[in-house]
Amino acid sequence: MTPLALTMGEPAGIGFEIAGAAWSTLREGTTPFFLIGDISGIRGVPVEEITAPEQAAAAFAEALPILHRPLPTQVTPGHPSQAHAPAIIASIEEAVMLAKAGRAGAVVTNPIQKASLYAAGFRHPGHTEFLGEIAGTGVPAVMMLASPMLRVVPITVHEPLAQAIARLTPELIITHARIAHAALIRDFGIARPRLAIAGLNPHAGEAGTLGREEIDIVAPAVAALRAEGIDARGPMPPDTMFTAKARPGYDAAICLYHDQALIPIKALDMDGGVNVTLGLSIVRTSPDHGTALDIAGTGRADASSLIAAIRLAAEIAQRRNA
Ligand SMILES: NC(=O)C1=CN([C@@H]2O[C@H](COP(=O)(O)OP(=O)(O)OC[C@H]3O[C@@H](n4cnc5c(N)ncnc54)[C@H](O)[C@@H]3O)[C@@H](O)[C@H]2O)C=CC1
Ligand SMILES: NCC(=O)COP(=O)(O)O
Repeated sequence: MTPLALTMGEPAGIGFEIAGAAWSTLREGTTPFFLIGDISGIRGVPVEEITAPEQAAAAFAEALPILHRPLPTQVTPGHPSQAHAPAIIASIEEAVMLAKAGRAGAVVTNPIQKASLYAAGFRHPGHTEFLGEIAGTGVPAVMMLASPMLRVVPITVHEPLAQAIARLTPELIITHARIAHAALIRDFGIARPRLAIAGLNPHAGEAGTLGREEIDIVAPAVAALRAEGIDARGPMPPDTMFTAKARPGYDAAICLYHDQALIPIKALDMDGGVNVTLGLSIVRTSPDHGTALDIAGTGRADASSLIAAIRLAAEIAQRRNA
């Protein structure tokens, strides 16, 4: 299959380590990938410098193929440098450009240190919004975290919680639910997706006595989605919708804010969780974790989530091609 492009991410984080470990695990499989980044960052596994993605498949069984994009200064594990910001961003842009041209089957991103990129002038909250700008399809780029145990879609993401709650509207929920619904059909092969829409307040508002967002915002969104034929249910009480008994009742939980979505999936399956961006013209996945600066360079990084991200990217790309 067309090789996948893996971005460098924050070079002072665990990205290089987990890229090498992922190659060791996946080298005998059918999903070749290549890294876009500084070749000197990879230690402990064989590397092969390639000059074009088309060379990756042949190299992959013996070495991690790398499109070498040198960094301007040395990397100190655990200590991001603003001097690296342009190369980190360029690695994402190049991966997207290759995917759009059909030369990469999908983009898998290594984690970025967001505060470090903001300080260097990056004006997007994260990959999701940046990719929405450079690979969008006219709908918002929507974050989904997916694992075999749970799929969650936060409809507000990287913003202060008070602001996120103030921004909630039926339209925001409807837009995200529609995009999630379409992606569950197209990318996950679920013929008739079932969506569970979370409430905001304790006990989903207890009939309005503990907050009115369920009555004024969530219930009208659920009704509108049902009227257009989408199997949506809710508002679901957030404290019970993620239990083992409740989860088999839906294919994705539409959550109202970042932590409502990410706490359950990371608690249930940090290793198997994958961040997928919905609503793009390309396939993009990422591990569910961040840069883990506290353990960078120690050899303690676990590559499971990156491996799951690579596998899921390949699966979605194959499903789209089919
Ligand atoms: N897709 C992306 O680019 C993402 C980027 N981030 C960014 O990462 C930075 C750090 O975020 P944190 O909240 O500290 O989360 P984090 O996921 O980087 O780390 C949280 C804890 O989990 C551990 N951990 C994370 N991944 C691990 C792995 N693969 N193996 C072993 N231990 C692991 C870390 O050592 C740390 O103790 C922030 O700048 C954040 O914005 C966070 C999530 C996703
Ligand atoms: N907390 C999830 C996260 O930070 C992922 O963000 P993105 O960079 O994939 O948009």
